[in-house]
Amino acid sequence: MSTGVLDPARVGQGSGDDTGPLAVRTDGLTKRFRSGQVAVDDLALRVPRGAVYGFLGPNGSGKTTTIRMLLGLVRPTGGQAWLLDQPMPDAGAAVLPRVGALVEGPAFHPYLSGRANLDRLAAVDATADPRTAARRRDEALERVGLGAAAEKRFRQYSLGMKQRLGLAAALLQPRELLVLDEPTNGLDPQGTREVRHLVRELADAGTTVLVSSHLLAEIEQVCTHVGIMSRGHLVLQGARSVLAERGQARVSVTTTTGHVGAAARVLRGLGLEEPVVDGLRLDAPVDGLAPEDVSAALVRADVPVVGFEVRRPSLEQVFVELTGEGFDVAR
Ligand SMILES: Nc1ncnc2c1ncn2[C@@H]1O[C@H](COP(=O)(O)OP(=O)(O)OP(=O)(O)O)[C@@H](O)[C@H]1O
Repeated sequence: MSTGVLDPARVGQGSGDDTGPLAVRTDGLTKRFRSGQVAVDDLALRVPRGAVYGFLGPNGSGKTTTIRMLLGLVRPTGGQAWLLDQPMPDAGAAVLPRVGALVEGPAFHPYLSGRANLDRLAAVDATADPRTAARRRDEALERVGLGAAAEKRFRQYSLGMKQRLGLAAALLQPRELLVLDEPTNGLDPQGTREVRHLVRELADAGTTVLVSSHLLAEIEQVCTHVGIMSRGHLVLQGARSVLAERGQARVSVTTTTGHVGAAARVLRGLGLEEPVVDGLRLDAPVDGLAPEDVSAALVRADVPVVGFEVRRPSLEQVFVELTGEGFDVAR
């Protein structure tokens, strides 16, 4: 069915760099709220089929608004979104049954048990016979670790248990795409590990997963791709390795008295940024050079090297640098 340039699943962002089919694509997706606030600005998401896409960003950076637009829960004020090649929200009725979603929990009934709540949701979907639906419901409850608490009333569930029930609801049917907004919210470390495990399992079975989080460390290990939001903008997107590549390594050289000037000349001669000098130690970004080329150049210039260290920023440091956020929320 690909006719070339207009196939939204295949066209890259003008550069032709997206080759495979996409599960989620947006072009220029924008949401300006009535208050005038632009929560999402000109977003070009590219979620390849089969990916686990970590949608990362601090609180208030626009992840939930984006996800709500993807699912047709909020109308964009600009741009376009496609889910599984179908335009949203126009094709919602056809495509949403193929998409499982966890967005601020579906409306659960407080006086019904977890199991009875899932029955209500399955009845709305009504795509499976009752026996299959009951089996899927119990499997979903087991998968999220609620098997033992299935008969407990929803109002007695802890926040983590509520979140797990939301996940179970997203798993009631086999899905091609799962969109999970902060699925680890309210979960303890063990619950967070279980969610990661579940995401990995679903991905192994071929489901594309888009999972948002404000904590890189929570989902970084399971992602094949990342998209990083900051103040409504997508500041970085691509295979997970782009994050590591973005962090610039620095080299730190310690020499002996009388050789600091010569060491600095060698580093400058290699085209490195002006080194920061602290006593006998010089520090500079390695800028694409192999660290061994730096040490070899120092040796060739007869600079005595008593310390040589290459430091790469952690992914967390890169993330914080990209989003420019500390602990505070964006707005
Ligand atoms: N209905 C609304 N009306 C006005 N502003 C809104 C509305 N919903 C969200 N916003 C604002 O849009 C911005 C983005 O919010 P959003 O919930 O999309 O961020 P987020 O990245 O999902 O954050 P969090 O992790 O805290 O949920 C925030 O500044 C928020 O206050």
